[in-house]
Amino acid sequence: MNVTVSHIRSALQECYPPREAANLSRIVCCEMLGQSHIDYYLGKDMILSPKDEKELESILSRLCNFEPIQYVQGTARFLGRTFRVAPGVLIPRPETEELVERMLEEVAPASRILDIGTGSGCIAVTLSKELPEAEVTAWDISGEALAIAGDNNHLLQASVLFVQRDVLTYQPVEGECFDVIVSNPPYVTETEKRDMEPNVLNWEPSGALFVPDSDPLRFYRRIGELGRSMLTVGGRLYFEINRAFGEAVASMLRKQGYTNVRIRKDISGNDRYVIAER
Ligand SMILES: C[S@@+](CC[C@H](N)C(=O)[O-])C[C@H]1O[C@@H](n2cnc3c(N)ncnc32)[C@H](O)[C@@H]1O
Repeated sequence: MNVTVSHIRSALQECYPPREAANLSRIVCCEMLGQSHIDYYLGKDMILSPKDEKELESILSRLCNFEPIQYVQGTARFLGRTFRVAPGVLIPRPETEELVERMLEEVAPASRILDIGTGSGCIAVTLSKELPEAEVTAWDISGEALAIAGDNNHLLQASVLFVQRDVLTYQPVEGECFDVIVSNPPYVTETEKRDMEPNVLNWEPSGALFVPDSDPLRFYRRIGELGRSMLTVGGRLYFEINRAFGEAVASMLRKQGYTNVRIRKDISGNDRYVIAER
């Protein structure tokens, strides 16, 4: 069957604004169906086998159901590497890439690092690859996330140790010690849910995203407490945060006894990271 780029684009325009439809149709044609960029921009027909035709139908129907393109592709890019993703795991975000870039400038190469709420493993696996002398451990409560993170660890030949653990109830054992704890925990409040796009709300795991309005800092507080016993003196916490709670997280950490507490902005100018020292 012959399929034109404009057929794909107009199918997507029924569900997305023109710019997004154009972007998605380029990904579908060039990255998923193998059309060359030149042929795509010339608007050339593709000749699809019956199998590819079925595949295209399924891709378009999933996209028109607002499934994120990364789930449809099964992959997401993070700091130059391709990570496996699936609906049980959060799609890595550019803000988190910025956090890891910052860590790579500041963290000593042979550090013992703990990533709490690892999801796809994007933070832990990147740190393990970029700091090969580091010992990287990663926790998540979700078995589904850990299975995908484990696949990424294997596919990208990293050496992260993954452990299924609920950070909210975990009691550390004596001698459990890290130089750095990093976390991008759930931080979207229930109220903020209302403003979220359907591709996030209906597809990404709610356990990776939401915290109750009554206790939006619950993960930061618990990780701060754990850090007081699990971090070496001078060890650091690196948090990605909800932009509304920079001051609240920083002042909570100061009360917990942390020093040199800094709020840092992301590339869009929002308070997005809090860094602190034990
Ligand atoms: C915002 S996602 C971050 C995923 C990944 N680190 C990233 O930056 O893309 C938060 C992660 O925390 C995990 N999580 C939620 N509650 C948890 C808990 N009580 N203990 C450990 N992990 C938890 C979720 O399963 C999810 O993978």
